[in-house]
Amino acid sequence: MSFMQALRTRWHQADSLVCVGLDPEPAKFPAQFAHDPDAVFNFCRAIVDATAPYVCSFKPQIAHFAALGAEDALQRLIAHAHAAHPGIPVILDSKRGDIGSTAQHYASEAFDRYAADAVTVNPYLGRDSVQPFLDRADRGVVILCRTSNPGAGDLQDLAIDGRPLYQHVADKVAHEWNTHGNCALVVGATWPQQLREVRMIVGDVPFLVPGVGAQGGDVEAVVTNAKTADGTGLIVSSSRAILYASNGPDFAQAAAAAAKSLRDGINRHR
Ligand SMILES: O=c1ccn([C@@H]2O[C@H](COP(=O)(O)O)[C@@H](O)[C@H]2O)c(=O)[nH]1
Repeated sequence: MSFMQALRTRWHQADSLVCVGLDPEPAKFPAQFAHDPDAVFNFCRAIVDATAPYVCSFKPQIAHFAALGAEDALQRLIAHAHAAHPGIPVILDSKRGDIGSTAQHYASEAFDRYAADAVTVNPYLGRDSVQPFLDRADRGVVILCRTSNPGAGDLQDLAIDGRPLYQHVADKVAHEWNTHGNCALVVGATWPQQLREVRMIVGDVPFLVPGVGAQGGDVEAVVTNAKTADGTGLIVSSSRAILYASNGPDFAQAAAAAAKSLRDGINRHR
């Protein structure tokens, strides 16, 4: 099943638009992992298993693994998610972008090495840099559009032909690059007005929406501004607020409760 089919199926079957972000930070792990040589994998696996009933996807962030030399844990974690929770797509957040000949290797890294169902990509180098990802029609290509961070507007808001750059990205992705129907866009939860503007431009193209939880984005504003007509279209991602809801022995249950609470909060406004 393609990423887009799996996502749509999961939205409906789990009645959830929640994505749990997997951003391991060992200093925040509960004490029980202090002497565990495989702590990154074991912590993340417990989170995946506890939160699976409440999510439409998982989103491991590659830097959190690579900085620890834990690429092997990332590979095993994605394999575990697929085996234990079939039908829940995994989005590798790696924000890759390079010339085409190198981008081919980044696409292979995400889809062949890690077996991710989708990957985040930086569009700054232009279409040929994204093409190796777009060509994998069964996998999702989640392209940065208007990011959630405070400095997002420094470049993304620069006006070109009377429109901010992020609107050009949205337009190009939706109307030129999405020939296989496998594109999605990153639009931060911290920018409700931009969420609405991008939705107006791109129709039903899905949004990956980071920025609720630790970054303070407003769930109601996200849903009302960015949902599609059928009340879906969103992958609302939260990492720290779920992963570190408790640092006690109940960490997995606390994460599950936080994921369920986010799901229910979103669904109240769909
Ligand atoms: O615009 C963006 C794009 C990606 N991210 C990533 O999402 C998570 C957010 O973590 P929280 O703990 O929920 O704040 C993190 O992995 C970022 O790299 C983003 O925040 N904004």
